[in-house]
Formats: sequence, structure tokens, C-alpha cells
Amino acid sequence: MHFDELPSQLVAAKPILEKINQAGYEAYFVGGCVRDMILGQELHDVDIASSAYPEEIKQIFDKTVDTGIQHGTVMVLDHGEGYEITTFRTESTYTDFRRPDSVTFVRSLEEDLKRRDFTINAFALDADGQVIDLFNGLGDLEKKQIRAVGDAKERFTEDALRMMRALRFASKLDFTIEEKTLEALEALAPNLEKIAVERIQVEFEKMLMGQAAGQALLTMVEVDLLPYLPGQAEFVTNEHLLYLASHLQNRQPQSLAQVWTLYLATIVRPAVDLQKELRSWKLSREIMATVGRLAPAIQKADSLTIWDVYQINDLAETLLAVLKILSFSPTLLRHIEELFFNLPIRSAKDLAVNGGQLIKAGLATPGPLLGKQLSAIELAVVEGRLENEQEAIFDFVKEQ
Ligand SMILES: Nc1ccn([C@@H]2O[C@H](COP(=O)(O)OP(=O)(O)OP(=O)(O)O)[C@@H](O)[C@H]2O)c(=O)n1
Ligand SMILES: [Mg+2]
Repeated sequence: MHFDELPSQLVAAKPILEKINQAGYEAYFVGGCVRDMILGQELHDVDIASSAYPEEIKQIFDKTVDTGIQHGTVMVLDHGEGYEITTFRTESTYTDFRRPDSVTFVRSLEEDLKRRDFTINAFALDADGQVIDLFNGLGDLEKKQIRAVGDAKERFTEDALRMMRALRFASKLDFTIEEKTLEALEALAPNLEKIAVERIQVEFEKMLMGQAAGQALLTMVEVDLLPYLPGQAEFVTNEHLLYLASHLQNRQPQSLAQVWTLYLATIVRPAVDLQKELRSWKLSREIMATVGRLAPAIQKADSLTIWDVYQINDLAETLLAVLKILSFSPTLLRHIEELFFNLPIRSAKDLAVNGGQLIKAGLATPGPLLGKQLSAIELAVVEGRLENEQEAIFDFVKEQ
């Protein structure tokens, strides 16, 4: 396969390949950028692999930064862009299922591509636009399948995160996972326990946002992955994954807040500890707060009051998006939307009267009682029993 025209990011980086070639070494675009170009998708990062050793790359270019020199990566700065160039390498034994004990630089492209995860991630593209496809990745793109390069068990033993990546790419591209690769996934799933939660989290999020997220969840159930993921076994069950899978067929979450609200706030079990689950996934404070606030609202979506809606009004979009994925009726969604839309105030700051004004008017004194008075005003205004207007509020306080 040959490309006469390259995407703009690769056109911009092509002089780098040419300069390395002129110095007598090989250089190729590799990894996700080649896969995404062939698929006609947007590229996000441009990775370059070369037969030149890091020291040799540094001699070829004026401006370089040692971003990961022990792994063979040097960053070349060119027209305000930074390009990571990684020396062809093989990785020797993996004792911890995550990082190679050492990397060995090699001069052969094939040796480098052989240690990559999937055939569709193991293309190389040269400066002339020629695709090098040593493992029939093009055939797998055609078949729409994720297949490990060489022996799947070896690839997953080298880096257990690759099992999550398999699910992520299957979901993102709506591909199936090839049989041997799936068998290896099932056999080696326990190794995922050794992977840092943060890395699993990122792949899991991307998986749930992919177009075939429902199918990916079914696959997770099929290979029994759940016990090896972060989180509490007693909290999320395979039944829960199946429930989510059935709702993710047509619509997927569009943000991280939606992902985690969908995944965790939908579990209707009074005894479980949501905070514990959130912590075991090491989610950001912001996501934890969002899920914590939306969980009760999701569970009583059929009977939300205006006060409930007022308390989550900055999360309205997330709530509605998640309820939509969960197939709540359009009538109910419209009703909740209207509640949001018709809120008399958005926050306590919108009240026509503040504490200082109540004190000045002789209707309150500083202290805990003042807080209670303001809360009563806020509730009455939100519930539409009290007009948000100074005189009305003063009268309301006098009557209390
Ligand atoms: N666990 C991993 C991670 C990466 N790679 C290889 O390194 C390339 C770049 O990795 P990365 O940027 O993490 O993934 P991409 O495939 O580029 O996907 P994305 O679109 O998310 O960047 C991959 O294509 C693959 O060849 C691998 O073999 N095993
Ligand atoms: Mg990438």
C-alpha cells in the first residue's frame, strides 16, 4: 500500500525522516499515526522509529531533548514542534508484567515491529509514503479484527495493559478480537492486577467511550475480566456489566463525567460504599464529587423534585446524557429538562437578599440561626413558594 498524499502532520514531519535517511539511517512513522492514517482518522501523535541510536540522532539534529534516552527516545525540536524519535529496540524479560527489565537497541525494523502489541499498531510508513506491513495488519483492518503480533500470550505477558488496549481498540473501531488473542486475554487476565490503576483507568474510559462499548463490556464478561480490575468485587458484578452493555448499543458516554456516572451511579444497592469504589479507581476529586452528587439523582430519576434538580444544576447536562443512555423515557427527560430550565435561581448567590441585608434590616443576628434563615429562604424560593424579591423575603422572615 502506498500513499501519494500524507496527512498534514506527517507532511510537516517528513523532513525529519529525510534528514535521518540522508545521514545513512532508516526512519519511519510508526504506531497509532500510521493506523489512523490508513483508517482515514484524525492523527493525534506522530511517533518516529529509527535505526539510528540516540547519540547518533543527537548528532544529526541541532536541537534535541533527552526525554527518555534510557528507553531510546530523543525529542527533536523542529519548526516549533517536538518529535519523539525512538531507536529500534527489543525488550528482554519482563519480570513485573509491565516494564522490560532492559531494552536492547537493534538496527532492524522487523525486530522493532515484532515486539509491538497488535498487527494494526505494527505498521511502518517510510518517507516516500510506502506502508510496511510485516504482519498482515492490512488484512486485519479489512477483517475488522484486533490480533496480537505473533504469539498473543507473549505480547500480553510482556505488558498486561495490552489486554485493556485490545478491548479499547475493539470498542473504538468496532472490531472483534481475534480468537487466539481473545484466548490469551482470558488466560492472562489475572496479570492485570499488577498494572497501575491509573493506566487501566485511562484504557477503560476510552473503551466505554468507544462506538462498540456495549460489545466490549460483553467481552469483558465473557473472559471474566472484572475480578482483576480496580474496584470492589462485591460492588460491580457481571450482571451490572450486562445491564450497562444492553444500554450502550446505540449511544455512548461523551465525557469522563458521563463515563463514571454511568458506570458507578447506576448501581442500585443501598449497602454498598460508593466512595470506596471511587477511591479504588483513583479517580480525580472532581469526578468523585460529580458521581457522588449524581448517584442519588440517577437512582430516583422518576421522582426528582425541583430541590433535587436545583442541587445538581451545574451537572444538568451530565445527568440528562446518562439518563438518555439508560433509556429513560423522552417524556421524563423533557420533564427534568423543564425543571432545570424553570429554576427560579441557580444558586444562593442569586437570592435578592443576603445575610448582611437581613442583619441590617434587624431581621437577623450573626450566628447559626442566620444560616438556617437563609436556607429556609432558599428552599422557599426554589420551590416557588416565595418570590425572589426583597420585600417578599423580608415579610417571609418576619412570619417565621
Ligand atoms: N502497551 C503498548 C503500548 C504501545 N505499543 C506500541 O506503541 C505504539 C504507540 O503507543 P501509544 O501511543 O500508547 O498507542 P497508539 O497505538 O498510538 O494509540 P493512541 O491513538 O491512543 O495514541 C502502539 O501503536 C504500539 O505499536 C505497544 O506495543 N504496547
Ligand atoms: Mg499514539
